[in-house]
Amino acid sequence: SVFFSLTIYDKAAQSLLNKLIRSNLVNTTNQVEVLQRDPSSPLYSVKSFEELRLKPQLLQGVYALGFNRPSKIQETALPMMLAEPPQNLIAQSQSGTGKTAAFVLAMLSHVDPENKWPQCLCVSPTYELALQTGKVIEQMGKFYPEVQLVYAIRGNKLERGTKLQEQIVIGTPGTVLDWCQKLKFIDPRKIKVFVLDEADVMIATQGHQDQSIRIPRMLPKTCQMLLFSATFEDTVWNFAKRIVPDPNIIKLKREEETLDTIKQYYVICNSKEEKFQALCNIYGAITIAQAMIFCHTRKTAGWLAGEVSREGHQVALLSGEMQVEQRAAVIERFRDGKEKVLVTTNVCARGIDVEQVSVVINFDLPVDRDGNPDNETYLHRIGRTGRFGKRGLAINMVDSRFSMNILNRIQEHFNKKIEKLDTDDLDEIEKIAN
Ligand SMILES: Nc1ncnc2c1ncn2[C@@H]1O[C@H](COP(=O)(O)OP(=O)(O)OP(=O)(O)O)[C@@H](O)[C@H]1O
Repeated sequence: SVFFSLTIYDKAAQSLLNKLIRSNLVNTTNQVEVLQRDPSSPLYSVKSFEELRLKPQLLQGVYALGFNRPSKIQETALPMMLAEPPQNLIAQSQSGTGKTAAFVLAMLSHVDPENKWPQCLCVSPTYELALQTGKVIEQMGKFYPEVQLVYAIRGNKLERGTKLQEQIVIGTPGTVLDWCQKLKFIDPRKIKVFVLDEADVMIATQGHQDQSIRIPRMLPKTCQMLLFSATFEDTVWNFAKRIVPDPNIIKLKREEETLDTIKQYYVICNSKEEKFQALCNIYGAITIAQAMIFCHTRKTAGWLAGEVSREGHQVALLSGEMQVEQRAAVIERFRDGKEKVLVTTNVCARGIDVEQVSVVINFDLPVDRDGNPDNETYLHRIGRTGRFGKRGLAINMVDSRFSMNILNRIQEHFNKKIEKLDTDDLDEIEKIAN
């Protein structure tokens, strides 16, 4: 249905965007939670890639990528995945914590380059995400050219009767299923490692979910099953258990965001023009390194970006009709400081992290579809994790009784006072910067 395809598009696009704009590993101080299938077996964790006894060609690939040491999740996930006999794993951690790199290394370690047939199968929810993972395989396997990769994605048409020689197959569930079952390009009984990536995105469409469950049924009992997800609701968990028998489980909690280090203000205005004027007054009074401004609609965002630009500020606009790559390019430029103001809509920026922003302006307050305060979005927009606990400033524009009511409810929800700010009083604005 339209609803589901929108959901998957949204989630998959978000995930791809985060991958494209990420220049660093997301670090977290949270401990990994490990649930072992056999609690009596010792739990290994490694602090260096050498300890893993990787093939020299792979270690070279790892270092060429600039990885010095395993990430938090890799410390425990890699020894489990590389153990003999191989163990099954369900792993959950937020995007950017090193899951892809981990399972790519596991796949590359388990293939026998002498054998010219598919041995590892990896499924991703979309064409673009499959290509992205493929790139990581190619980079990490750069010094291991005997191992070859093929994409099982729509558009990649092979002749009937083809028997694939590549050791690794990466693709989307529908095509992978066809290649195993109908077209028989792959002999599923010879697969040693099966990876299901982005399980939470995958289950957003029923079709994908069904296909993803049918693939593992064709694989041998001895095949290593690995499943990854950025989030872990019950639906993901139930799906994961149907795919991965006797799993080890690794979870890495996301760091909690708080409003503790944020100064919050609101400004009363009567129209969008007045809100824009208030914004100009704030810019006139304090130095703002970089700001993100959130609007409710694309139309307002477009209008505001035009006005801000006329004031002589370099402004970036992130809008819903843009292609994912275009959006990534905008965020990348902003992240690199090429623009100082980013105007965006709520929907567009959901789930995207730009850490260095010190000022957030809610040109419109976040509300959900029913017109209730969207507290979660509010927190995510302006909140900070303990570790990035730099002080921040949030300014909310109120332009009606309705939005005043939303503001009051947000205030009550977090039990944190939002102070009133008079933007006609320069001295008062200057004070908030200190
Ligand atoms: N051990 C490491 N040391 C340094 N950088 C790493 C390490 N592992 C991964 N990275 C880099 O960190 C970024 C995130 O890693 P990766 O894509 O594997 O995370 P992920 O959890 O799979 O996130 P996503 O779900 O968004 O893909 C990538 O740019 C990757 O190259």
